Amino acid sequence: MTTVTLHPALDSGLAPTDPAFVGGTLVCACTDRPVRVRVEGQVAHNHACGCTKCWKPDGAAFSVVAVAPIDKVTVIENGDKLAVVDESALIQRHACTSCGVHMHGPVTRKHPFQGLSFLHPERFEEAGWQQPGFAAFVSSAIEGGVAPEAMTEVRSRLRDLGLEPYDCLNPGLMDYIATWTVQNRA
Ligand SMILES: N[C@@H](CCC(=O)N[C@@H](CS)C(=O)NCC(=O)O)C(=O)O
Ligand SMILES: [Zn+2]
Ligand SMILES: [Zn+2]
Repeated sequence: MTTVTLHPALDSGLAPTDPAFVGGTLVCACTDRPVRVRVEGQVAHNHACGCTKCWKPDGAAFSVVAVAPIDKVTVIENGDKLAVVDESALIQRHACTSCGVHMHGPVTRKHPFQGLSFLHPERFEEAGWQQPGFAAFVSSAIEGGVAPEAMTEVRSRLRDLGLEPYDCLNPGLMDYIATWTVQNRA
């Protein structure tokens, strides 16, 4: 049986969070004119995501994705290379048209996540970003190509890393979304 590659930032253990991390620069994979995005402050809600929409490195079954307030995220170099992957999606994922890395994904629509931008902290040049705390949309990894028979092992490895697997989001975020929904009923 072949072992599923979860993600390079997961497979060999999680790098520690640096409490002194004050932000950094996300860089795409291009050697020529890389896109650079400045993020002020630490990211939040970092997690592994098994969905098919989030950008993953080649061969990885999961993405690593976190959020920061939109106003803390600025494209500082080569933003002309960015294009939105799917204009109809909630998360406006801005991908580098040369290398494919998603560089930021603001949510501007009325939604519990409005005002947040989705980022892939592994693209930070600096170490110390918040380590992932859970795994989301785990069953969706099957849609991304993971064999259904491998899922027991995948969930067990995620748990071994301290990343409780959920098939949507974790209880804290699901409660937050439901609370927002009650408060925003017409
Ligand atoms: N099963 C679907 C799930 C997609 C999904 O709902 N992704 C979540 C986690 S990133 C989401 O919030 N998507 C919003 C969006 O793509 O804008 C897939 O894998 O494509
Ligand atoms: Zn690029
Ligand atoms: Zn996702």
